[in-house]
This record gives sequence, structure tokens and C-alpha cells, in this order.
Amino acid sequence: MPHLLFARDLVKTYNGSSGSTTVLAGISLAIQPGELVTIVGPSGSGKSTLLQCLSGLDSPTSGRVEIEGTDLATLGADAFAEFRRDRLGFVFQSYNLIPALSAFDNIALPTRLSGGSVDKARVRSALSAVGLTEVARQRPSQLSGGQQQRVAIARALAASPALLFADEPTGALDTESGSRVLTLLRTYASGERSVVMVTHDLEAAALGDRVLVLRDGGIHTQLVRPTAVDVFAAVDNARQGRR
Ligand SMILES: Nc1ncnc2c1ncn2[C@@H]1O[C@H](COP(=O)(O)OP(=O)(O)OP(=O)(O)O)[C@@H](O)[C@H]1O
Repeated sequence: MPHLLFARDLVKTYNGSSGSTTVLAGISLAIQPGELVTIVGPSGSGKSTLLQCLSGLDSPTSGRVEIEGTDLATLGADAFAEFRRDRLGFVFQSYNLIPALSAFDNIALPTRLSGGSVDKARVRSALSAVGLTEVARQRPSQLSGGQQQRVAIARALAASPALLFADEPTGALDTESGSRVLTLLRTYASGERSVVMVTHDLEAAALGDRVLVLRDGGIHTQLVRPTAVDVFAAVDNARQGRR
């Protein structure tokens, strides 16, 4: 099966006044269509940096990322913006919704910004997929945190991205809202579409088809369809530096 994403020898270093810090120490990985891959690890192990580099939001210091066979480094800013709009989706802990727009208009915004005509049926179907048909006309301030995050997910899903990147998507949510969001992400990863999620929630991580456990900017352990107990043990080992 062709890889949806392929990353080779990703290194990320920062140069500061006290010398250079290596945040990613040479990570290689591949993601297949239909996979939910979760990334866990101790604080500072490089999870968010890895997600940013995999998604093209940040550039590695060295190494290569290909998505659907396209080397991200070969795309100029405009070509990457187009690629990102057409093929990638993003969900972060902060919902990044526009306060003045309704839920419906927030979901339609990316299409509007790219000059396309809004497919109202598609926006409605995205709202319905996240269970928010009733609040289509409400603004973010009238919605709970869980509802706002579901609007953000609907906005990402409305474009049917091949690859959805999520960084702590349930970080600000209560348990019930969080589990709704996780169900949406778990369901989305199927067929041709994949999800990569960074999380501190180890039970959520265990929903992954594969779990990458980072330590010091490297992949310490990789688990395939683990239980939550397996994930807890692997993260504990990574924290202690045990194999
Ligand atoms: N712009 C930057 N300049 C210097 N160091 C940075 C920069 N961005 C991140 N770092 C460092 O890189 C390391 C990894 O950060 P990153 O946010 O990727 O880790 P993380 O595993 O996602 O952490 P957390 O679980 O706390 O969110 C940290 O030590 C952080 O201080």
C-alpha cells in the first residue's frame, strides 16, 4: 500500500544563546491510509514539534516529509497553501473560531476565503456529523467548549482532508465532550483518510491503530493496537528511560 505520509530522518534544532537544542533527533515514520496514529510522550519530548513538521506548518532543520508523494519542501508558499487547503485538516486545543461568525459561517469560511462557492448541503452535513444541527446559527460565545471544538472539527472535516492533524483536541474539554470528539476522530480515520493526533490523554491515545511514544525527540516505542494499560506502561518506561 502506498504511504499517505512518509517522513525520513526529521531533525529539528533551535539555536539559542546557550547553544543549540535538538528537539527532534532523527525521526522516520510512515502513515498509511485509514490509520489513526497517536503520539504521546513526556512533556517536552517533541510531540507538537513533530506534528508541526509532519504537517508542513514548520520546517525540519533536516530530513524530508512527503504527503501523497509530494515532498513538502518542494512546494512554495502558495503551492503549500493550496495543498494544505485541499488535502490537510487541522484541529488544535484552541478552537480558532471567528467570534463574529455563526457556527455555519465558521465552517463555510475556508471555502469562502479560497474564493469558492459554499456548498450549503456540505456544511449542513458537517454540522450534522458532529451533532450540532441545532446550533448552526449560534456564535461561538453562545456555545460550550465542547460544542466549539466540534464546530472546529466540522470545519476541518467539511473539506474531507486526506490527513487530519490534531494537537490536544480534547485538552480543554470535559470528559463527555472529549469522548464525543475522540469518537469523531476515530471514525474519520478509515478508508483513504487518516488522522494523526498528539495527546496527553493516554486512554485517548489507546484508540490509535498505532501509538508512537516519544522521548527526547526520538521514537522510544511504537505500539500497535495497544490497550490503555500498554500505553500507560510504555509512557512510564519512556519517562524513566527504560526499554
Ligand atoms: N521555538 C522554540 N525555540 C526553542 N525551543 C523550542 C521551541 N519550540 C519548542 N522548543 C523546545 O522543544 C522541546 C519540545 O517541545 P514540544 O512542544 O514539541 O514538546 P511536547 O512533547 O509537545 O511538549 P508538551 O507535552 O509539554 O506540549 C521543548 O523542550 C521546548 O522547550
